[in-house]
Amino acid sequence: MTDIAILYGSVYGGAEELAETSASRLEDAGFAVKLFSDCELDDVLAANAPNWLIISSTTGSGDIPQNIENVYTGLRDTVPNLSKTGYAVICMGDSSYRETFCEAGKQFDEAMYETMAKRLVNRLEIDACETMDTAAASAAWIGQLVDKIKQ
Ligand SMILES: Cc1cc2nc3c(=O)[nH]c(=O)nc-3n(C[C@H](O)[C@H](O)[C@H](O)COP(=O)(O)O)c2cc1C
Repeated sequence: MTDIAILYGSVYGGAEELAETSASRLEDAGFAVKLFSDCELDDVLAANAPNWLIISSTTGSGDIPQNIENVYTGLRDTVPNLSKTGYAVICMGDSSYRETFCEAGKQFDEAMYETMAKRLVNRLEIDACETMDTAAASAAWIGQLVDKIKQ
């Protein structure tokens, strides 16, 4: 039984590292966690996790990283009914990209919202221009997520 599916999209490893750090924190809080990347939407659905945490960087000009692209495309193409699923999104980006800042995470947030999944906490946007310490930048937010899932 998986409590939280963590899906990550990463090009240079930053989002992957944050996914692993977040997994440890969530496990410490008592949750069973499973990490997903380089997979299909069906692989995530098969885990039947009641909560999804999506952590994605943005690449190209507002593009989704390749290792999470199939999940994103699956969501957009099939729009599964996830009304019993809670979700939260961490976007990693760089504000010097201005109009495509954190676009991949924003697109995921929108795609999940369209599946009728319940947003557990508002999207967190981490700007590489401001900090490289993503664990510190997300610590309070992860705390809110833990509280919300435990409610
Ligand atoms: C080639 C390239 C393109 C990028 N494009 C964007 C972008 O369009 N929007 C954005 O917010 N950040 C963009 N970024 C910044 C990354 O999303 C950011 O540095 C992130 O922390 C990288 O995470 P990763 O190590 O998991 O790939 C880009 C970075 C690179 C190297």
